[in-house]
Amino acid sequence: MARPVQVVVLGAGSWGTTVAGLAARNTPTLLWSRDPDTADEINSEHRNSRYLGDRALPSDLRATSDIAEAADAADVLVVGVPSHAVRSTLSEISNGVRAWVPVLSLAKGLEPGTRQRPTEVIAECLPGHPVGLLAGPNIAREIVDGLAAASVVATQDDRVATALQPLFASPVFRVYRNTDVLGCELGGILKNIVAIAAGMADGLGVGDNTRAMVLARGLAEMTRLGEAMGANPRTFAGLTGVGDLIATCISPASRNRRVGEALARGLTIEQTLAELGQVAEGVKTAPTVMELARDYEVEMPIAAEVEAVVAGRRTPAEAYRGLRRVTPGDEDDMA
Ligand SMILES: NC(=O)C1=CN([C@@H]2O[C@H](COP(=O)(O)OP(=O)(O)OC[C@H]3O[C@@H](n4cnc5c(N)ncnc54)[C@H](O)[C@@H]3O)[C@@H](O)[C@H]2O)C=CC1
Ligand SMILES: O=C(CO)COP(=O)(O)O
Repeated sequence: MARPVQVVVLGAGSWGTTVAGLAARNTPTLLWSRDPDTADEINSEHRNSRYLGDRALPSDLRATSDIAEAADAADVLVVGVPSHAVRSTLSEISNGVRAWVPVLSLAKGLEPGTRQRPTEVIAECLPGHPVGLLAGPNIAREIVDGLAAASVVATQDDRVATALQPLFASPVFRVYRNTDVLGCELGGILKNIVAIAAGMADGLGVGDNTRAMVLARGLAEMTRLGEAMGANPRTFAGLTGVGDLIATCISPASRNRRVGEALARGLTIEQTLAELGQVAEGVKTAPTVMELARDYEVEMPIAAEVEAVVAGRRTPAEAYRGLRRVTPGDEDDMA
């Protein structure tokens, strides 16, 4: 009888731990944590209190702080560290992953400096491996709590996604497939910036109409940049685009949205990130996205205001006044 597929997840933050928990219900799963105490807690108490409080994890989910052991065990590798840490993490194991092992990214940010998407960084660090991503409207805590959700495995070769789908799926976690890796990845990356704008709006006490405007025009910006970079614009109407945008902009648990709210309360970006204690990818991604917007000659007024606030050049109130100065054009002008 064939041995079951061994999934290995790198990164035991809220999302890496959650995805490892999903996989562990289907197949043997090993979670790598750089913090040995977190690995011990997952093995002995079946929880990750730093990131997921008292929520129970599957008792057969195993954790290790030995990254070489994790790499060696992988039939499928899932990269769950934040975007800025993907390269350094994979550089520790570049010779330790067996050939052809598929690699899935969970990260929703761009690498500072190179402007590369996580799947591009992975392809450089682990050449020859099929690379894709798992993304969608997936607030980690809700999924650990067993609330229904859906996600997308995106790989260029649909056969790879078809093989990976059942490893993560459950009756309450629907996993779709998509071959537009660029569009799916950009959706998850770009919505974080709009979520900071949505959080600022809530912190400033704007009305629901303004909130809706930020989401709708934010989606137009995401789609414009995505299409200019070569993505299928229809992808932005799906789970990884508008789906993830809605979840992140409305959920009180979203870290990016919480960053916006804290900035609107008058905190500096340093105070905000210290208070948060977790990653909010939109903060580092905003300046990189504005570089891309300039290169591709795409207008992104909401992202521009968010970048200015995060960089300390404008207050949230000034940013919202700035948005009112943008002359409205043709609403359908996505390209
Ligand atoms: N939390 C969520 O609901 C979701 C998060 N994501 C994405 O998943 C990625 C990871 O996010 P979370 O797990 O939420 O972050 P987190 O802040 O909860 O945890 C980050 C994890 O990465 C580790 N880490 C940080 N810097 C590192 C480094 N330099 N080297 C090695 N490990 C390092 C931390 O120790 C921690 O285990 C992000 O790109 C995020 O946008 C995607 C979907 C949902
Ligand atoms: O990507 C997410 C939900 O799909 C999580 O968003 P935050 O990183 O803002 O918490």
